[in-house]
Amino acid sequence: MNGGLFVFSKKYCRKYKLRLSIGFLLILISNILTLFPIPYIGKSINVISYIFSDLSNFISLKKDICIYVSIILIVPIIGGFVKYHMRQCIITTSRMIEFDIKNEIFSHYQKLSSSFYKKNSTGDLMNRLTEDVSFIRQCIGPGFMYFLNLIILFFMVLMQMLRINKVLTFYVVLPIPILFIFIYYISIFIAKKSKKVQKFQSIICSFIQETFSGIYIIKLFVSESFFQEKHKKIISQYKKKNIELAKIDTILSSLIIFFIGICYSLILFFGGKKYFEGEIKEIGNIAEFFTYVNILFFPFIILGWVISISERAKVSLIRISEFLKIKPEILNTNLVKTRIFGKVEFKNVSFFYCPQRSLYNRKQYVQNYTLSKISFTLMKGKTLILTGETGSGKTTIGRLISRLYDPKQGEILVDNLSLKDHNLYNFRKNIGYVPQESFLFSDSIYNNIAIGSIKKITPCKVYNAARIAMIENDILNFKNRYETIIGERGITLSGGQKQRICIARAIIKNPKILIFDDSFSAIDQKTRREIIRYLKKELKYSTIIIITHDISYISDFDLFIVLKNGKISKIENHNIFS
Ligand SMILES: Nc1ncnc2c1ncn2[C@@H]1O[C@H](COP(=O)(O)OP(=O)(O)OP(=O)(O)O)[C@@H](O)[C@H]1O
Repeated sequence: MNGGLFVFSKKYCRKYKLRLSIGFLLILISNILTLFPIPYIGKSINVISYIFSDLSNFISLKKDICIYVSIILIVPIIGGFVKYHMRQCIITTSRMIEFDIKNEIFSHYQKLSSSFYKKNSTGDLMNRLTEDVSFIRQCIGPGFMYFLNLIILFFMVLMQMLRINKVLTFYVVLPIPILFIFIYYISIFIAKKSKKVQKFQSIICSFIQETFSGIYIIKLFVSESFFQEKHKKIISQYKKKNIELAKIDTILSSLIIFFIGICYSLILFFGGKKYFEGEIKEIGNIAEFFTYVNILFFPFIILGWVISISERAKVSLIRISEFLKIKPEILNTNLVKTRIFGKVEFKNVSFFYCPQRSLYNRKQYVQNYTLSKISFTLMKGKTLILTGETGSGKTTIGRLISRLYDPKQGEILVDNLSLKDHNLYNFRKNIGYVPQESFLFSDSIYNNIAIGSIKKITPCKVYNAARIAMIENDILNFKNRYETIIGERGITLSGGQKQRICIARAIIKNPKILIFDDSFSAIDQKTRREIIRYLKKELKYSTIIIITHDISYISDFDLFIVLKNGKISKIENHNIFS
């Protein structure tokens, strides 16, 4: 068992200390019950040997043999019952700890910034949350239980063996330190191999997730065989790494069996010698020795698994900690919630995404500014049209206003207060964002519209938002109306329907700042005009930012900005102070 894992699991174990303490007490009781009948096996053999040597003793020894046999039969039944509860207690607790760890990681993932998700694949995130947590659970649950069981059992067995014959005990336990040295070196190999296997699991997860998200493209471009080949290649590498790991696991188990075999031979040789020399008086003692080593057989075999799982858990812990250590880039520094009115001001704002490797020198990183010295003021309740050629930085401005990223230079002010000084969660609650790519969850239409505020929002508000976004008629035409499930195993919506549900989702909160990032591209011209007209009427106090390539459907706006290569190439103010 490793120290890092112990430190990591301490806070979780503390929460379930009562359950774990009961579990450990049950380990102790179950081991006492396991060892209790063994002296009676020895005694029974001795009695049988007396009977064979002198049949006249049969009647007097019959009672003894009945008592011994009853103990040998009944105590293991009670022991089995205790073992069942011991496993229940510890393994169920490990499931509870797994639940807590998963929740903590999930909550941490949600706090991390957008750049984190650009750097790490979804498959890798999933793998760390599922497989890696599962290895940690197996280690701190069954792994620790078997390990502790072996230690307690070993010392109890040692005491019993010493009671019978000290010299024979010394010979029998002699191979065990050598076995531990072997185990130590093999576990180093297991750790190395485990790391490779777990890395491959993440790669496979990412590959599968990406492949099936893009299944339409694969089908349209008839690329099935290409992806099949790619899958085969990754899987065969994974198989190779797994077989290498399995080989080491097998070597470890075989080694343990071999050492137990040596223990048997030592009992036979030295025990037999001592019996014939008269040092060990009764043959039953030799039988007892065999039974003790036999009892250690299964825990020692399991030790191989414990070491393997502990090494895997060590790797998993490193992988999980790597992510848990990452601090969110966007921090909430203000706990006070202020009322948002919606005035947005950019003061010399410059921004770049993560620095990229230079094309000429791979070791060098270059910072290409996505936005450079952007300045404008958009008064509360006014409308901004943001246009410009592809890649000019329009979406980036939307992301900066929503505080998905912070500017590298300059400042963004909302209601004359730096955006960084606003309460992050309160501010985001006042933002309605319709992204370029409509993203809907595999849930009902109702929940997709009311997302994030399901408890606070009344059905009336959901229906009203759907009406303003002009999706109401489409929804009412579905068989299950607002309860229609979207996506997996549910209905698949058209691009325009998805965009309008996303619009309904953004306006339901009655946000003070509304950002539409190319959100009308799949909607016909007439409907676009209607939605904008409704929006202006229903959300007349909200600041609206429309990012678009096509301005033909918007006639009424206050500020017009054209971007080119991350700079403002044209800006027009229409009655901004009115
Ligand atoms: N997450 C990101 N990481 C790194 N670079 C990015 C990221 N998002 C956008 N970029 C880069 O920033 C630049 C501006 O992108 P942005 O999406 O803001 O442009 P846009 O004007 O909205 O484009 P379009 O009209 O095509 O939507 C582009 O060169 C793009 O490659």
